[in-house]
Amino acid sequence: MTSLVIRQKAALRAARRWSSAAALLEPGSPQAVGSVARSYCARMEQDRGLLFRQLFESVSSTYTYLLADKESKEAVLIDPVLETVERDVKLIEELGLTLKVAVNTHCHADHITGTGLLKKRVFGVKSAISRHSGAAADLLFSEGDRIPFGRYSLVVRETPGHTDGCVTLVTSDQSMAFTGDALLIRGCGRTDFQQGCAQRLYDSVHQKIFTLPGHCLIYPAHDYKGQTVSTVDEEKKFNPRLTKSLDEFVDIMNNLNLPRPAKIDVAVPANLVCGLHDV
Ligand SMILES: N[C@@H](CCC(=O)N[C@@H](CSS)C(=O)NCC(=O)O)C(=O)O
Repeated sequence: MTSLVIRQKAALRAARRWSSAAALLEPGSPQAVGSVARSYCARMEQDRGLLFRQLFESVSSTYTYLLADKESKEAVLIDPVLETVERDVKLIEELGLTLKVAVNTHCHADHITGTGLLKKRVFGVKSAISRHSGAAADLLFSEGDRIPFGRYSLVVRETPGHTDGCVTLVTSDQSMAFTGDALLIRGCGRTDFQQGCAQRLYDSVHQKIFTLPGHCLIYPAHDYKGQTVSTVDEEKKFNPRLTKSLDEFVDIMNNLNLPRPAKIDVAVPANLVCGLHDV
């Protein structure tokens, strides 16, 4: 009898914890920001109504991200690649989604964006990029702007340094951050071409990404080693470049000696008219 009462009390406590966490995570709820239940809120959000897919293009090692509101079916696509547009369109159609916006986290130098072809393939889709990128698009955003899709939205944080127009897109509950080439898993974007500036990148990551909650999931635009996801806490502890002092970071970045991206001369001009170039 006593053990039954103990079990009932434990179940009641668990139910209370669950319902208060769930209440904090209501889509659009202001309390979602600062929630104590953040360590599993990304997974819970997905169970409760956020559809999320991480897609990979193997030639440029680029990740494209599809996010959608399962209820309204409105979707956004982050960093689509020209060569994988048909894959993305097929998935969007199969899932019955309405693609509202195709966003670039910056003007890419290594591949041609898929936004131009997507605008031709999917009726009504708008291209979007930072107004500091120098690129043309239907929507030009800046710090603090929101990209809504159904009950959800992505909030723009400007994170220049790899290029002037680099942004990190953060879900409104701050459980997921799409960092483009600003922060890669255990790395970061190079700073030796376009408007690259190591000091600016260091400040961007420390001020705009490392200030997010520790368990915020980091989803970069590229990975060259098969890594798929990290967290703010992990990168603050283990990123071999960004855990260093500013001077050490600048020295590392000035001595990467990476080869030029093979497609840079074609990709940058095409991406500067993102969403409009002939493909
Ligand atoms: N080999 C690739 C280009 C690889 C590269 O330079 N990646 C960029 C992001 S795409 S511009 C980068 O910043 N890398 C950082 C690093 O530390 O690797 C090609 O030819 O396209």
